[in-house]
Amino acid sequence: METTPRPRRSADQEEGTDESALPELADPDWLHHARQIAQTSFWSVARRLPRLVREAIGVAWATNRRDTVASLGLNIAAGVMTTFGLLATTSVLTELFAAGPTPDRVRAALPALVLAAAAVTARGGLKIAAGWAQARLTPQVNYRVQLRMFEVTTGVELAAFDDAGFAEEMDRARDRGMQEAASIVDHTVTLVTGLVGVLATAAAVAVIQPILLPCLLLAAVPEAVTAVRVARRQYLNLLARITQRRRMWLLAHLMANRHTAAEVRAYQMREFLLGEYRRVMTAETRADLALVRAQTITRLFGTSIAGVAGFAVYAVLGGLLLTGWVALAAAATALLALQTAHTSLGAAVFATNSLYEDALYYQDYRDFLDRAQARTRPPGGRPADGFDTIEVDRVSLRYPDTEHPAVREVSLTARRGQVIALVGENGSGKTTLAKLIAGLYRPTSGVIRWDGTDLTEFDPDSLGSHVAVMTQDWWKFPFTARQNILVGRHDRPERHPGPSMEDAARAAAAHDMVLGLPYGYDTLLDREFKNGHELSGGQWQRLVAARGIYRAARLLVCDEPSAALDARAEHAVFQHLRRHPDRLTVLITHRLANVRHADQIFVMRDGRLVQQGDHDQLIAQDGLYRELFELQAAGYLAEPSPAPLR
Ligand SMILES: Nc1ncnc2c1ncn2[C@@H]1O[C@H](COP(=O)(O)OP(=O)(O)OP(=O)(O)O)[C@@H](O)[C@H]1O
Repeated sequence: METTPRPRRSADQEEGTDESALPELADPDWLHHARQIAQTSFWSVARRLPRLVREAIGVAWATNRRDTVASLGLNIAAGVMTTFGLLATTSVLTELFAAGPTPDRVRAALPALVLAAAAVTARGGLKIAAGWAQARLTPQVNYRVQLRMFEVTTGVELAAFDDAGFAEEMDRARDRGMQEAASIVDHTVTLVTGLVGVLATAAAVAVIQPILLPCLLLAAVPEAVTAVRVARRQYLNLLARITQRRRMWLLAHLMANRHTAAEVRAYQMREFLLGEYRRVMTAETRADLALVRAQTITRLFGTSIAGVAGFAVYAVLGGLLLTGWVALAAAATALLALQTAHTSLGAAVFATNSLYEDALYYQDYRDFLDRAQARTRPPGGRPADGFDTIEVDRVSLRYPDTEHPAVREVSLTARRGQVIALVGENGSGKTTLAKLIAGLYRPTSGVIRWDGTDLTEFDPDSLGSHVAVMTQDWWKFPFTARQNILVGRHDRPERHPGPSMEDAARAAAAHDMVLGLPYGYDTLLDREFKNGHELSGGQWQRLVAARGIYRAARLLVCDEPSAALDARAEHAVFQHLRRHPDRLTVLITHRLANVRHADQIFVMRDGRLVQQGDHDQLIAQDGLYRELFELQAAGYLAEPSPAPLR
């Protein structure tokens, strides 16, 4: 954390007010639409329902038509059974309430009773089958949506990741949008189920006695409104406190984490972190208690209104009974219907709220896919078949949202069989130029050609298969040591030229190191996993070098391949990186002793190529290369360092 704690705290702060010693948190991506949702009324949400439902059914349909039809169709069939069940129940009650001896009345009610029981059983069976189909949809939708997401993110051009907007959209789609596809399908089915339940009940009531229909509405509407209010209140409360909660999670993560444990102790941060946690926790606990109280009051209020509405319905029913408008059996069925309608309406209201929220986030996912598609180079073009000469012709590259180009008007030529070196101070554009040469970025202006053909004319996959890049900022892949090397070319055919996995490891001084691990090449290199093992920075770099060597590509880009290596490992790696007739090696390093034998050295400053030649030629000139070389060489001499030339 960059911010230092304030030296003194007021009593208020200790008590837990909103003021904080840590900087304010930005809204997280997954909360992106929260304020919009909070400001949208239930009725405007309801108006957008048809479009949302169409969208969700489209997703389900594209995933599995049979399960989509089953989950909706079986629910509708269950609704029909609800209507039958209520009608049969009325017949049963009509017979039971009729005049005459009890055994006769029971006998007369039996057929309707059997029908009612059959309808209830069928309804139960249909509901279970519909639930099964609905539950089947969730994992299938997740599978489809997630796979699509990662097909897109792994295919998108590298430059897209430098665009802050793109990266933010990707995080939002991955962390929230992608998860919502299954939710919108699930909530839509729940919504349809709820509405079918309400309609089925209303249909039965209309057949029994249409005048009871307004009673049904009268009883259900206050409950529905209260349900919406309770849900909204809960949501707004959560929203108001989300920043505090996130701060708590962040602090909790800092205090119970393997990666931060050493620094927390070394800087004695314990009291500072605990103090912050206590302060936030106090405020959070108070807010929780206030919420519980407010929720109870809302529920009390809601239940009272619902109770009054229920009482009104009973009064109306009583009146209708007394005046002879409604028979006793019909009134009794209406009470049953009220119960069913209440449950269905509650489910429908809840699903509507959730569907709206989920759909907004799901739209993020859809937007991201469109945007990513536009930044994916389609397959096709000329197959690349290696090169004899690579020509960089007045090439520039400016990263998005930056003022100056990282590489400016650079021209150079390199040949197969050579080792060329890019040198220069930090930020001079070496890595950017190497990535351009490797085809990972497309120049903003200028052209790069392989044997006269513009790189953009080649099929991207085919071009990539001739390139290996040992990046400066390599990732610790949580695989075994073996996999960490083999992913260099995971699909390498039998006849592909190149060293075996073990030979590649030997060339990178990694073989003996790996054999010393608890499970040798099968050691998992991530402590997050059981039996996982941690490597040192230099040990990792040996594996990274082995991976690049195993890839055996025509163009090998090595960006600081030895920064973390000890002298022996560095020597081994550079032995391998010497000239090879089938390969062009592009070497970037600040240890200039390692570039002395390069065929050509290109010196960069502020994105421009300022010198080029071999070591002897460059040392003979009074330029940047000689200055940097002599500064470094002085470090190995017993004499004090000479003053810089500039
Ligand atoms: N992804 C990026 N987005 C925006 N700017 C970038 C990006 N990568 C590099 N830059 C900028 O481009 C310039 C050149 O960076 P580059 O990494 O090519 O330099 P370098 O010579 O390899 O540096 P070093 O010796 O420190 O590795 C720097 O000013 C850097 O801040």
